[in-house]
Amino acid sequence: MGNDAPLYIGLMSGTSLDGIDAVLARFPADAPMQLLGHYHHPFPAALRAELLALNQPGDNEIHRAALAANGVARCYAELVDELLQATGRAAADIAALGAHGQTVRHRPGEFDGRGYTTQLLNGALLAELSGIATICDLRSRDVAAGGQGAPLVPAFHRALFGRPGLASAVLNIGGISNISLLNADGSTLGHDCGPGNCLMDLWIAEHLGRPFDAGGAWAASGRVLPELLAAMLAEPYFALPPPRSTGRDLFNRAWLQRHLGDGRFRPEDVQASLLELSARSIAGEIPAGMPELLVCGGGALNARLMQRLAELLPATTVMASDARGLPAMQVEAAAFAWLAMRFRQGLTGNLPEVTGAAGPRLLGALYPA
Ligand SMILES: Nc1ncnc2c1ncn2[C@@H]1O[C@H](COP(=O)(O)OP(=O)(O)OP(=O)(O)O)[C@@H](O)[C@H]1O
Ligand SMILES: CC(=O)N[C@H]1[C@@H]2OC[C@@H](O2)[C@@H](O)[C@@H]1O[C@H](C)C(=O)O
Repeated sequence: MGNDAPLYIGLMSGTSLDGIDAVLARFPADAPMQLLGHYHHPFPAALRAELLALNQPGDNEIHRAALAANGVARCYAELVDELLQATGRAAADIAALGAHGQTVRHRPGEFDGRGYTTQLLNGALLAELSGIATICDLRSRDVAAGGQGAPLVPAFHRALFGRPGLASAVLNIGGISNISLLNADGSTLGHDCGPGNCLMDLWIAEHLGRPFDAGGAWAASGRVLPELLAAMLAEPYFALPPPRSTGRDLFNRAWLQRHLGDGRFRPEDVQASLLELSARSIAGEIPAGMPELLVCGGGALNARLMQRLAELLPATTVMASDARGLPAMQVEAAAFAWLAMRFRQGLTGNLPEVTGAAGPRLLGALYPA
């Protein structure tokens, strides 16, 4: 059933900067989503370093950002090519692709009251290289309507995981963590909780030269530092009412340094404290009595973090989204395939009650094939 529904590609490279995920999917009107392929590629080291650098103010930014956006488009196009080859499809078979780009600044509502959010990607170049209609810049319209432009996945989580009359929560733990609350009455809420993996990633890279703390094993070898944890949890962002969203603009090395001061801590104890910060800033956002928490994003593979979430939420069943048929590392890319489908069908993509936008909006800008 639904095998003649149009095919969409979703492309996501998130704030952890671990690389790009691509999925091929279709969304039949009368059947569940079908996932037909998934590919992941890390960014080339030089491009990754430049994208990371562009998260902070620096020299000659316009020129550097334009070239980085070209680089992101080339990487996306290569991944699309591999995905098509692996699944035996041609560009002409694909209705559209939804491409997120790389967030380097996220300042909605600031400065002039509207602010901006910037995802680097040369959409025109991606359309040119892939030969596929490219829908990108998926956050700006929501920001223009007074919203946060993020998180966008709650609408997709509702469509995918929502069950009539049953409440559940869906948690993405990427660089940043964000929660979707699928309420029993059919309403959907959501916001960014705070740092997911981004602080743990930078700390272990600095001390052990590894890109991430596999399974949270290094964190598990340390002891939580109560004063450091309390100071970090006092961050005003955690007390803001929704709508709220954040990014590396706030949770970065400088933020961590402000809390570390000149304290001489064992690095593994800092890592344990950062993991606890992620766990508590998430657990505090789950309403009492929530029966189920489905976890996606790379944090679902952090066994120590998953264990702490389960301990902090004893009344809630905490499990990776794989248990509901969608592998944790594919959910976000699938969301951007879904957003491309929504755009193509002339349907709105945002939830104003999540982002704070003035109303539902068609999200994205189209570069035709
Ligand atoms: N085996 C593992 N153990 C622990 N952590 C892991 C593991 N595998 C991946 N991760 C973490 O997951 C991160 C990648 O997650 P993901 O791809 O969901 O993030 P993202 O999409 O880039 O971020 P965001 O959702 O904020 O945009 C890695 O940087 C790492 O911290
Ligand atoms: C501005 C931006 O890129 N935000 C990301 C980031 O990564 C996680 C969290 O912060 C979330 O708000 C969002 O991504 C997901 C896909 C979203 O929009 O729902």
